[in-house]
Amino acid sequence: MDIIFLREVRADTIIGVYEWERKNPQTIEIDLEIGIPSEVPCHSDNIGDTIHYGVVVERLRKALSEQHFLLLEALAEYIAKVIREDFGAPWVQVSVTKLGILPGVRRVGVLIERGHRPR
Ligand SMILES: Nc1nc2c(c(=O)[nH]1)N=C([C@H](O)[C@@H](O)CO)CN2
Repeated sequence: MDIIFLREVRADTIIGVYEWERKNPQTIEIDLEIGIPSEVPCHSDNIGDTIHYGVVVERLRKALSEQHFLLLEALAEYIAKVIREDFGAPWVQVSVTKLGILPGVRRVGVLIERGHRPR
């Protein structure tokens, strides 16, 4: 299976279990690996045959400005659902990272995989 990847996509969203985290959006980083449904775009050279990664970023930034979660796990699950259901990806890996939220820890986050990854 061919994969589109996006690294260190920054997005602003309200996320966290503590009251102080629920007052203002924080910037998170998202890494994505998105399975492409077919090899057609490699031969057709046509953007209409693949998943437009710019559209993915726009869609996620808009959604995360409107949808708020307590846990990174729930946020990652939501992103995976959008990528699979709205963009038709058979498989996705989603990593969501908070930056500098814990003293002495640069990055904390969650990594999930959803769907089937054909060989
Ligand atoms: N497994 C998780 N642990 C924690 C989360 C989370 O989303 N998943 N979140 C928090 C707080 O919101 C944290 O960001 C502030 O310290 C704590 N643990």
